[in-house]
Parts: sequence; C-alpha cells; structure tokens
Amino acid sequence: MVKICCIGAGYVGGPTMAVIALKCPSIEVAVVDISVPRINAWNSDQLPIYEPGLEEVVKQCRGKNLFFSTDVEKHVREANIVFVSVNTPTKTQGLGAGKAADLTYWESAARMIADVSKSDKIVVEKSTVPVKTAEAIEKILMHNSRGINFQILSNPEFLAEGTAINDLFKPDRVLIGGRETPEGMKAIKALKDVYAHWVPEDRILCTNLWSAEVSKLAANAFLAQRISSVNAMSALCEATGADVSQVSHAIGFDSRIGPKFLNASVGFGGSCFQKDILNLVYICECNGLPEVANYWKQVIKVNDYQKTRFVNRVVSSMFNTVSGKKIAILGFAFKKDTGDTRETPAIDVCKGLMGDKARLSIYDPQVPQEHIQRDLQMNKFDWDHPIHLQPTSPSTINQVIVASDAYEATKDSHGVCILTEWDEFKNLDYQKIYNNMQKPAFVFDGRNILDVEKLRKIGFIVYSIGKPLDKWLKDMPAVA
Ligand SMILES: NC(=O)c1ccc[n+]([C@@H]2O[C@H](COP(=O)([O-])OP(=O)(O)OC[C@H]3O[C@@H](n4cnc5c(N)ncnc54)[C@H](O)[C@@H]3O)[C@@H](O)[C@H]2O)c1
Ligand SMILES: O=c1ccn([C@@H]2O[C@H](COP(=O)(O)OP(=O)(O)O[C@H]3O[C@H](CO)[C@@H](O)[C@H](O)[C@H]3O)[C@@H](O)[C@H]2O)c(=O)[nH]1
Repeated sequence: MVKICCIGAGYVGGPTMAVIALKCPSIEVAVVDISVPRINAWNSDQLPIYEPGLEEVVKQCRGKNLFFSTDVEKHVREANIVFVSVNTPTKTQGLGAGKAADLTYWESAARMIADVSKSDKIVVEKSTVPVKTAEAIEKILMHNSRGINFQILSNPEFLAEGTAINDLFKPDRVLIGGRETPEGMKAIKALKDVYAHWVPEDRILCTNLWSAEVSKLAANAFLAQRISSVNAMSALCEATGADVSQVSHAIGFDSRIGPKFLNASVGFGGSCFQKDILNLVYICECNGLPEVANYWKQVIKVNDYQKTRFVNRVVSSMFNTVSGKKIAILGFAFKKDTGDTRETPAIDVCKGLMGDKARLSIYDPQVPQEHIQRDLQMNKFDWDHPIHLQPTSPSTINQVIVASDAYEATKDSHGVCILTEWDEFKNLDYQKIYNNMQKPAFVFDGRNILDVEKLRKIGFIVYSIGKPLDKWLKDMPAVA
C-alpha cells in the first residue's frame, strides 16, 4: 500500500490530503503537524479551518485512510511520498527582510526527514517556495541521507480559499516538476499516478523543477496584477464618471482578457499574493533584474494605494474627521466563505480609521473576537508563523468592539464599511439599518456588492469603489 505523509496540517495540507484520501481509497494518508491544538481540532467535530464542503470530505475518510497526528517522525518514516506544506513566511529580519521567503520551517522539516528516514522517499514541495529551493532541499537531504535515495518534486498548489474543495476536485491543472533523469521521471510518474485517480491526464502538466517553482510565483503575480490593474482603473473611473463594473464587463468580453478576476475591491488580501510577489521581487533583484523587480513591486504599491484611498474617502466624506465616531465594519476575512484573515485589507483599513481616532464595531460571520483583536495588534508578517510561535495579544484594543451581527454592529454608527463580500450583507434590511444610524448616514462599499441606487433612495450617502460619485463626495477635497 502506498503511504503518503504530509507535514503541515494547514489551509493547504488539510484539504489537499483529505481530497487525496477521498479519491484514492487504496492510499493511506497521514497529515502531521507540530501544533497539538491544530491536530486535535482536525480530529474533532470543530475543524481548525472553515472551508465549504471540507467537513463532509474529512468525515468520509477520517479513521479509514486519513489520519491526523502529531507523531511526525513515525509517519514520515513509514511514508513513500512525503509532502511538505509548512509555512514559508516573509523574512522579518536579516538578509532580504521584508521580501525574501523565510525557509526556516522548510529546512527543519527537510533535516527531520533526512534524520528519520530508513527507506527511499519522494519529497514533494507543496509549500510555495523561491525558485531553486528544490536544489537546497536536495543538498540537505543528500548530505544527511546515510545512503537513502530521495527524489525531490515540485507540486505547487493552486487552490483558492473558500472554493478549495471544488478547486481540488476539478483542478484547472496539476503541475509536477522533477529532475529530467530516469529516477526523476520515475518519481514524477509515481505522483502523477496519485492524481490520475481523479484528474484527467491532459490536466496533469509535467515540467522541470525550476519551471514548476517559477510557475507558481508567476501565476499568483499575474492574478494579483489583474486586481491591481482593475483597482487602478477604479480610481480613474471615480475621477471621470465611468463605472468600473461596466468597464470590467466590457473588457472581459474580449476573449483574450476574459471575464474572471476583474472585480474592483478595497484591495486584495490573503496569505499568498503579497508574500509571493515580494518573494518574486527579491529573486529578481538577486538575479540582477531590477527592472523586472520594479515592475512587480508596482502591483503591491497599487494595492496599498487602494486601501489608503478607501480610508481617505471615509474620513474626507465625514467632514474630514472620524474622531470619536462609531464606524461599523462589516466583514473582516480577506474574502467570503473563509474565516482566514491573513493580510486581509480589513486590517489596514481598520488601522487607518483607528489612526484617525474612530471607534470601530466589527462583525464577521466567521472571524471570532479574539482573532480580530489579535490581528489588529500584530506586527506585519508575524501572522504567517505557526500559531504556537505567534505573539499572544496581551490586551484588548479599547477603540474596537466585536458585534454578534450586522444590526448590532451598525446601531448608532455614523458610517458602515463593507470590507468582505459575504452574501448575507447583500440581503440585510438597509432601511432598518438606516433608521438606527446617526445622520447623515454613510455606506462605503469596498466590495461593490450593494445596490447603490436603492441605498440612496433610503437616504444613505454612498461610496462604492470605482462607481460614479455621490454628489456629496464630489464636493469633498481630492483624496489620496
Ligand atoms: N493558503 C492557501 O490558500 C495556499 C494555497 C497555495 C499554496 N499555499 C502555500 O502553502 C504553504 C502552507 O500554507 P498554509 O496556508 O497551509 O499555511 P498554514 O499556516 O495554514 O499551515 C502550515 C502548517 O505547517 C505547520 N508546520 C510548520 N513547521 C512545521 C514542521 N517543521 N513540522 C510540522 N509541521 C510544521 C504549522 O504548524 C502549520 O499548521 C505556504 O507556503 C503557502 O504559501 C497556500
Ligand atoms: O476579482 C477579484 C478577485 C479577487 N480579489 C481579492 O483577491 C484576494 C485573493 O483572492 P483569491 O485569489 O480568490 O484567494 P486566495 O485563497 O488568496 O487564492 C490565491 O492564492 C492562492 C495561494 O497561493 C493560490 O493557490 C490561488 O490560485 C490564488 O487564487 C482576496 O482578497 C479577494 O477578495 C479581488 O479583489 N478581486
């Protein structure tokens, strides 16, 4: 029986391995982690991450051919294929700080694999890593192998949170990179055979190691660039009276551009886009390509600009001050259908408003109070280390309260900011919300999910990203 072990039971390791177990009943899959609470949660009814459809998949296989364990060494020793899906955060100190990927967790996993292995293994990079990481990992494994043969493959993951299960069931493609040697080709085939249980063969792409590593960074850079491009256009739309949704629709009809991923927003978030582009920028700089590095850096600059622009719109609309005013924040997760808040634009927007002394009342259907308080106090990039190594929040922020629903959050507020596109925010009773707010009552829609005309009829002053401006906002000083 083929045995798979995955090191790292996070947003990637957990769902990916659960789907492999479901689709390959003949394979035994163990997901291991150094975090005891995380593994306990995987073994309980309250999974550690919220992802539509995940619970059903886990329940079908857990205890049969899917196991979650903290006995890392035992499962690594027994496995034929070891996936590594640990954190690869942005470095905060030393060489490359603020850009380069921190491979501490990866390196310690590789050293442990070399230490405990007693039989040949295929080691699969599942984490997103800098190009040439496979070479470094190979060196660590070979120099510590005691005669055991390791083959390294790059098999980057392309799932998006909120749709992970569907993405894994029907991937656009699976990418496998390996050495172009007989042993490397054999390893590629072994991994291909796993995915071939449910992924059509023409969707399994095989390349050399470096192409696979670069493709992952390139895919995220291209996706994020699309959002920064449409967000840059949203600023131009506001200045000219164009409507960014109409512009996206019009350009998306061009089959070369395509309609997906063109929604203007308060900015992209998530654990991947910024981290991976910073990593790409660093790699370009290290390879003597400053022009290429600067090109990609601009994608992040526009994203930061978009978040600042949003905060400035809120403050300038409300008589240039939000000091002491209650602002309701609807949505804190970085996108709908996830409780994940890593790099969520809500953190920057909330910090910006708090900088102007606003009082915030935050509601998100999936993000608990402790989590919100912790995120608003955390230093940049600290969030991407394993949970047990993250700083704990010593205090609560007085300026922030966390509400249990949208009506409580908005009661007596001066303004409402929509920061996540949760479906439930589309269908709220906005007349009731308006009645319970201070006047004039403002709505700032950072996700373009609300019917602007309907809200204006109720009496709201409305700002919606990239849409023709309210008369009220036109008279306000230029922003950003
Ligand atoms: N989140 C996504 O949607 C996504 C998608 C594609 C790729 N990725 C990449 O996948 C990797 C993992 O991302 P994630 O979101 O799953 O992170 P995560 O923080 O949710 O999970 C990583 C897990 O690895 C564990 N870990 C760290 N070092 C370990 C060690 N030495 N031994 C055992 N366990 C260890 C941590 O405790 C943590 O539970 C990153 O490189 C990320 O860039 C993420
Ligand atoms: O038109 C759009 C699409 C997305 N977003 C925002 O962009 C961010 C990222 O969204 P998405 O890409 O859907 O989620 P992620 O889970 O971050 O997935 C991305 O990052 C993963 C980690 O590398 C990759 O595996 C995925 O392919 C890639 O889509 C979120 O804040 C979204 O709200 C927009 O603002 N406008």
